[in-house]
Amino acid sequence: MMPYRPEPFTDFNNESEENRFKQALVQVRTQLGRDYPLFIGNKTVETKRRILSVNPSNFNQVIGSVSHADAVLAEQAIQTAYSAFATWSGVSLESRADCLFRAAAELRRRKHEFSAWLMVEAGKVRTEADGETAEAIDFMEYYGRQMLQLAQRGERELIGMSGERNRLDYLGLGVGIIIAPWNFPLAILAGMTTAALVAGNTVVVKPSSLTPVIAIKFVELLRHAGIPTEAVQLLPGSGKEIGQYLTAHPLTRFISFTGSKDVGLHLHELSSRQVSGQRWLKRFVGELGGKDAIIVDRDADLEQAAQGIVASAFGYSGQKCSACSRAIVHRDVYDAVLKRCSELADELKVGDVQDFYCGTGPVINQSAYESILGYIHIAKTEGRITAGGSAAGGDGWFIRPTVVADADPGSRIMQEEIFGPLLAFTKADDFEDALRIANFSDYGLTGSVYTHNRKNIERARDTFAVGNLYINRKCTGAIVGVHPFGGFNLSGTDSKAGGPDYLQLFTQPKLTSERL
Ligand SMILES: NC(=O)c1ccc[n+]([C@@H]2O[C@H](COP(=O)([O-])OP(=O)(O)OC[C@H]3O[C@@H](n4cnc5c(N)ncnc54)[C@H](O)[C@@H]3O)[C@@H](O)[C@H]2O)c1
Ligand SMILES: N[C@@H](CCC=O)C(=O)O
Repeated sequence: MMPYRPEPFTDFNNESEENRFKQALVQVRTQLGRDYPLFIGNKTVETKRRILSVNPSNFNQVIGSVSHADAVLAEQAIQTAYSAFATWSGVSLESRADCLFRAAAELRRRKHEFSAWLMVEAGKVRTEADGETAEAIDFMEYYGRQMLQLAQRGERELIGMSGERNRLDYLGLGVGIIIAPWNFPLAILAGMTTAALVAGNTVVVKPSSLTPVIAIKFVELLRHAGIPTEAVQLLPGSGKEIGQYLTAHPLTRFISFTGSKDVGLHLHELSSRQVSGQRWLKRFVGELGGKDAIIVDRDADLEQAAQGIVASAFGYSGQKCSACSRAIVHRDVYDAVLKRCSELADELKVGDVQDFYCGTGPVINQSAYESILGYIHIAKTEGRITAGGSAAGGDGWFIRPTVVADADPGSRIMQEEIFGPLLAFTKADDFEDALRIANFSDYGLTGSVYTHNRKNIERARDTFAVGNLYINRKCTGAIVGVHPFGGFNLSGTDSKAGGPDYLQLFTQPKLTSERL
């Protein structure tokens, strides 16, 4: 087998690639507004209650109408997954890994189609959508290989003892509940789901109600790739209603959650309570929010730093857990970096992502739009707006990339996760002061440092409290297998998705010692 290599991004300067992408987008447009069922075992279920998925670039356009699960269907799904565990966990891990490789190959063939769905349902510009589709392929190629390696490791790493044969097998746990966010509705959902499956677990997947169509497309693809229908159930529905029901269920063995801090903390607590009929400690793997900072030192390459800050702050309109929302700049270069970032933010064209020249798209829905505009209002009292500062008009949830100068490190815009295109600047007296401000946060997901000072790089490596630290580059865009991803503190359990230790979270190692 070829060693794992990350999927290359599409070169849209290549005319035939560009044309293939356009055809896929036209094709996807012809499918908008359809009805979709949910999946429980080999049944597809249509419900009266519907989730309407709407295009954030055009709130008059329905992407799909999706069946809405309730507690009765959630019970059926978990019972189905529980019954299927014995069979699926007994399938050889080579065959399970093969299912992931087949799914990756199919996704590679259909990558433009999936990216087009991401554009219309999640509001991603083409390059962001293409990057996400590549990441979903990567997760499957990587976890498939990781599972094969984990199996070998069980025997290789034990100390030999004469007269005995010892082996360690990494076994699946049981039924996993996969609760996914809307902002990487393909890659994160694919990564969490396939990691659990390849490790021998069966799953109930609850996608975000804002992006259910892409989840349906992905689960269909998994099933075509050979994952048995009973091993993966898909239950779109309310988080409060069915997400909680599934988390609290006695047959649930683990919860793999990616989403906000508040919901994550709640599910963490719920999963730690034993309920009647429960015979194990539930595992909770939770990747939560961020309030990520970029530090610019006095001797940094200022143009490189400004480009990195703006890309990290406004890529996907700041709707990444890794997005830079705090720029902490040495006082000697503060004015220059602030000015350049404000210019770059103003240059970004905001609009419908189906216009390939648009720099950034909408925010996800009305509630996010109102919340972010509320923060912009607060920003006007907590700092000084130097770019953006308002909605951008149109029939989508468009907000202008907004830069706020002179924010206090303890202010709301410097402490709370806004999850939108709002970047706050604060001045640091020196590098130590910058690190102190950066660490003054409940979160600890990503961070960057722009500096040419070796001592300061080492100091940041020792003391910047983040799971993913980047030097002289942006703080978004982790690549599977290259930059294992996960945060410290209230950013989560630091599970390091796309890293060599991730699959162990979904297995239990069993030692067998045989006297010869
Ligand atoms: N650390 C990471 O790797 C990472 C990656 C992506 C997103 N995020 C974070 O996710 C958040 C954005 O995503 P979101 O808005 O979908 O988050 P969210 O917490 O609102 O929702 C996440 C999922 O949980 C479900 N849910 C909501 N309330 C629930 C409840 N009471 N019980 C059970 N399930 C419930 C939702 O339906 C959704 O499927 C941001 O905070 C972002 O930083 C983190
Ligand atoms: N892994 C992604 C962020 C995922 C969260 O939203 C990145 O590295 O930018």
